[in-house]
Amino acid sequence: MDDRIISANLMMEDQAVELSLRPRYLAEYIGQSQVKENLKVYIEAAKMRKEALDHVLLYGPPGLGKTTLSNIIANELGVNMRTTSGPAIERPGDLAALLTNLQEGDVLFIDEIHRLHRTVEEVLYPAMEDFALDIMIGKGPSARSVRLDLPPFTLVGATTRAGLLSSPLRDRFGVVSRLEFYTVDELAFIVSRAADILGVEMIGEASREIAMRSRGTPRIANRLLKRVRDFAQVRGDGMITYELAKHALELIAVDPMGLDQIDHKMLRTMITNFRGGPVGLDTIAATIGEESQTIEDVYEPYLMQIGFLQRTPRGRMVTPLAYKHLGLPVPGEKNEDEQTLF
Ligand SMILES: Nc1ncnc2c1ncn2[C@@H]1O[C@H](COP(=O)(O)OP(=O)(O)OP(=O)(O)O)[C@@H](O)[C@H]1O
Repeated sequence: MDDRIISANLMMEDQAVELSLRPRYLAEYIGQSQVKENLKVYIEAAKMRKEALDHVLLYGPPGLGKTTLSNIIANELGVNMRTTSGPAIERPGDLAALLTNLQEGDVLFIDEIHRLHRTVEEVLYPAMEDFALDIMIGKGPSARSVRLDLPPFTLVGATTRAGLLSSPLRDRFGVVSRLEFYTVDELAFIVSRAADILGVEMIGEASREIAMRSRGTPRIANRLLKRVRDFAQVRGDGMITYELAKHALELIAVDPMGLDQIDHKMLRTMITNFRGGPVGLDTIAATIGEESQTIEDVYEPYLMQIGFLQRTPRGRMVTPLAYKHLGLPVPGEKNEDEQTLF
């Protein structure tokens, strides 16, 4: 089970708090300015024309706010949102049931849309394009297809793997937006806002200290805040100061760049066993005992974003920046002492 404190995946303990921390309107949604600006225009235009908003595909690493944004889209449009996920829709009939229950203009949110079954996906094509369902009645030579009209709706699809979407499905989304990792400033803002909502007093640079270690991901920022709050209540007077935050985060073993022991293990294994790479993803996964897909979807994007890992056609490579962060000598680079000798 994925129980790392820095995991961007949703955990049971996050759920109740996430609901209260979730921004409800675009104005409260921090960061992702380009995506936000565009959506604002499209939503406004759809409302002016009294039409359903075009289908939206949101992609990017987990925990960046895809579900939140989908909720916001529904709120801004003033419609209801139904939520499901790719693997949860097992048969075409399941999707048909969902679609026929929608009201005009509603948002249907499908998380992990890249995991839709092929047969289900085929039902989705006419639904997205013509707001229609083609239902087969009977079997064999007497089988015939009946077309059922659906109310116009907006499909919001979310995925961590846009590349795995079939092109007929991808082409049916009018709006395709990529969510980016958040900056430290944006995360510090998110942490302060969350602290306000949770009624926790936080002073000085504490929010920044948490933000720095949150891997560009609001879900992790909120989780770290909750853990630091525990320390503040048990070891202090409830107030989160910079010193308390720093101390708590050190005890939680998340380093100043947001790396935990498994990131360290992965980078160090690549350095000691494979001279820093290139090394194949499956080999890394087997050596550290994680699934290749988890490494590829969840952990690697951040390590690449901060320039610690590079993807090459022959495999992954550890960069000089990562060597320096781990306090190891960079291969082929003279260290400071050597340089002063000559
Ligand atoms: N832009 C934002 N501003 C403020 N808080 C945010 C923002 N984005 C996300 N959050 C917070 O982070 C939490 C996680 O976001 P969300 O569940 O939408 O992520 P996600 O990208 O859908 O992840 P997943 O794909 O794993 O479901 C939310 O509960 C919310 O509190």
